[in-house]
Amino acid sequence: MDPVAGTAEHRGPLEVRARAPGKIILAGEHAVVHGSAAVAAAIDLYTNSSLLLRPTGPGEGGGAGSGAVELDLRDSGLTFSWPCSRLRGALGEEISANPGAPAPCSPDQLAAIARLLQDQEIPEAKIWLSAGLSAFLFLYASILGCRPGKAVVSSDLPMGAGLGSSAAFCVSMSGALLTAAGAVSVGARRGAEGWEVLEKGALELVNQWAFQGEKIIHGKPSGIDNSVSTFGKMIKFKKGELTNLESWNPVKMLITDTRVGRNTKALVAGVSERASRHPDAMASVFHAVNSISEELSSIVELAAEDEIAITSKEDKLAELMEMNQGLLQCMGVSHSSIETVLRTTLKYSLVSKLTGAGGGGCVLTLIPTCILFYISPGCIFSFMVLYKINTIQLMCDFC
Ligand SMILES: Nc1ncnc2c1ncn2[C@@H]1O[C@H](COP(=O)(O)OP(=O)(O)O)[C@@H](O)[C@H]1O
Ligand SMILES: C[C@@](O)(CCOP(=O)(O)O)CC(=O)O
Ligand SMILES: [Mg+2]
Repeated sequence: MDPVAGTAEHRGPLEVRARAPGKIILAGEHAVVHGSAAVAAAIDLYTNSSLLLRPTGPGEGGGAGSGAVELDLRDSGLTFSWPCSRLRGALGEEISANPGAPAPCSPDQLAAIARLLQDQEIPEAKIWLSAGLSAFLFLYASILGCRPGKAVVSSDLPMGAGLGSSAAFCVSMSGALLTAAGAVSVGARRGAEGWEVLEKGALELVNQWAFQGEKIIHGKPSGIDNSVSTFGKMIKFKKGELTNLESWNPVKMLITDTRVGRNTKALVAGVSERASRHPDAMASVFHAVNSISEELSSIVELAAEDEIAITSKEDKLAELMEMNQGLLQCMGVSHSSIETVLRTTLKYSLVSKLTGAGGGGCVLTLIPTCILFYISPGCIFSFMVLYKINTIQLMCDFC
């Protein structure tokens, strides 16, 4: 079966599933928003978006004006539904489907989307989902228009913890929507477990749409999260430019989730405000982070062949991570829960730094290869070996 050929013309039900990975940032978060280099790697935790499109043909009961756009957020246990006629009324003038031309969400479009969210009962305790819902409605209407369909989302990633759940959500959803719209086709490359991998041009389009979604959630994203979620691997990212990094030796990272919730948009805005209050000092901080990311990216690529070389490489990585953490403290994005993890791991001579936006969320600890490491089942730590290649992947079924 060619899973994509004919999707635009297809008149029966169509199901597309896409999954996109989260990420860790080894160096350069926040500074990357201000033009410094950063280093990130995709991890083996995914967000899955599945999309079921109802028939659109005349006589099949699913014209563009009837039915609804539904969203089922499995992890939150919440479902949302917008009648297509309501979407058309609210967005018809504002958004028309143009999957091949990614464009930002305008203030008028965002206001129309906010009115659509008012129709829904979002529990106060989960109000932070509004940003994700807005990104969903924008991507759906911009890529597929106001036609009926049902999206189901589930994720391995904790939300708002620094592992890029917002980007994985936007990437997997853009991939599913673009495939359903017939705007991208999967390549000949087969990924793991039967998943199909998109061609380079298709990945570029997914990435551009996901970036537009990330803007709704992050405010001012650098683009590193959606890029690493789309293209996978380990990357250096600077001012929108992406360089693949080849890691010859496995780099082992422990990820500790402090379980302190926070919001990337607010933290990114806080750093920008500090930068406008102290432009010279913060420019020096961003410059220092840039040097750290550049050095870290070249060390990652060194092929260490014996134990001495591996230890020396790991010592340098640890020192750079420690320096980066100090500069993140200067930016005002550390947190007492993060400091507790730093102190705790330091007792075992292990170096840690926050990853992602900080303010809580996850902390990375470099685990030297000489250390035997055991994590008991059910504990709050995850352990990653960074040499897996995870990218957005797709599956399509014609029912
Ligand atoms: N699976 C999901 N379903 C709905 N919204 C999501 C999902 N994953 C992420 N989001 C949105 O992204 C926000 C978290 O993004 P952010 O603050 O950038 O943290 P991070 O990207 O580190 O997880 C959530 O509050 C929500 O609005
Ligand atoms: C702080 C930042 O550098 C990374 C944010 O990552 P996350 O949303 O916390 O997973 C922001 C960005 O680059 O867009
Ligand atoms: Mg995010």
